[in-house]
Amino acid sequence: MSKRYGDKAAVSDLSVEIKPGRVTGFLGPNGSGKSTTIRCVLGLDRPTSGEALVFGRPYRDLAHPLRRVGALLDARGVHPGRSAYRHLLAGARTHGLPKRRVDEVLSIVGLTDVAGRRAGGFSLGMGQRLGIAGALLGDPEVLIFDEPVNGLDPDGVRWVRDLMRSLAAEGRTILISSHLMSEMQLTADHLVVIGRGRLIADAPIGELIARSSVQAVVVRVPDPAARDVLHTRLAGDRLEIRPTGDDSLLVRGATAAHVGDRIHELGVRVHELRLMEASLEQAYMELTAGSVEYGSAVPR
Ligand SMILES: Nc1ncnc2c1ncn2[C@@H]1O[C@H](COP(=O)(O)OP(=O)(O)OP(=O)(O)O)[C@@H](O)[C@H]1O
Repeated sequence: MSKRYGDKAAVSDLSVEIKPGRVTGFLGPNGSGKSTTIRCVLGLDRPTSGEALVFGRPYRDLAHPLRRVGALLDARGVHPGRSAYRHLLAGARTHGLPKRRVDEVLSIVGLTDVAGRRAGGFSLGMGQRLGIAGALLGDPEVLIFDEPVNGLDPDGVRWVRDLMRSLAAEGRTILISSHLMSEMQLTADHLVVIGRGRLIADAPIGELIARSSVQAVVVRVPDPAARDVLHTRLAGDRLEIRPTGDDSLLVRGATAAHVGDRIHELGVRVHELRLMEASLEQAYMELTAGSVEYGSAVPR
């Protein structure tokens, strides 16, 4: 799909399939088109060209949308004077869901004790939990969460992570957008990364991290002469090697197995051989380096 607002292209030729049974992270810099895409999927906006389908059809054509697709977009979209219970009950009634489902979702998100309190008096984290309860109300197969951990304390963040993972394990389709890379690394199985409205990556999280140039094999060789021998041998394999200043070599573009085999071949004494994994944050920064629209002007 593509979506334009006037002459601004918010999303351009984005083609992606979000699969069930896993948590897909939806990432991209500010203004890259994540919310626009999600709004089009939920029928809150229309693509300028192409289509956004759920279960093979536009959201608007679903017979019982809340029972098929649950979404958390903006946790502040709750009437402040209404209690959490009333808010959820209204949603349940509109969609023909039993009252007991309200109690169930309140219990899932841990708001049972405060269900009678005005939602307007809720903390950011409680509001977020209420938003998640609303998304779960219809027990849907597809769940879309925009920044679900926003405002949650570490306990809450962990709870969301466990919830997302267990929902995916039940075979549901989970799409989460977030700017918290460390959390995404722990929660998502698969990532879709966009920049300036275009697809940058659609791959398992491990693959994206492995592609990062930050990833390297570290090998510590105490004897300088042996280190030179190994350096020369690995350089012959067309690998990028950087001595680190202590006793180590940093080898890019090779697996630990490859470096280990060379060590064995040369009979070099080694004190350490390990894979230095890139973080998702490092991999993400590299991926999106050319697509940051609202970057800081101050060089870092
Ligand atoms: N209703 C609108 N009218 C005009 N332009 C819009 C509208 N909605 C979004 N845009 C523009 O489309 C682009 C994509 O915005 P969008 O909100 O989808 O990005 P996002 O990836 O969700 O950003 P963020 O991470 O900041 O939430 C932005 O340049 C934005 O200014």
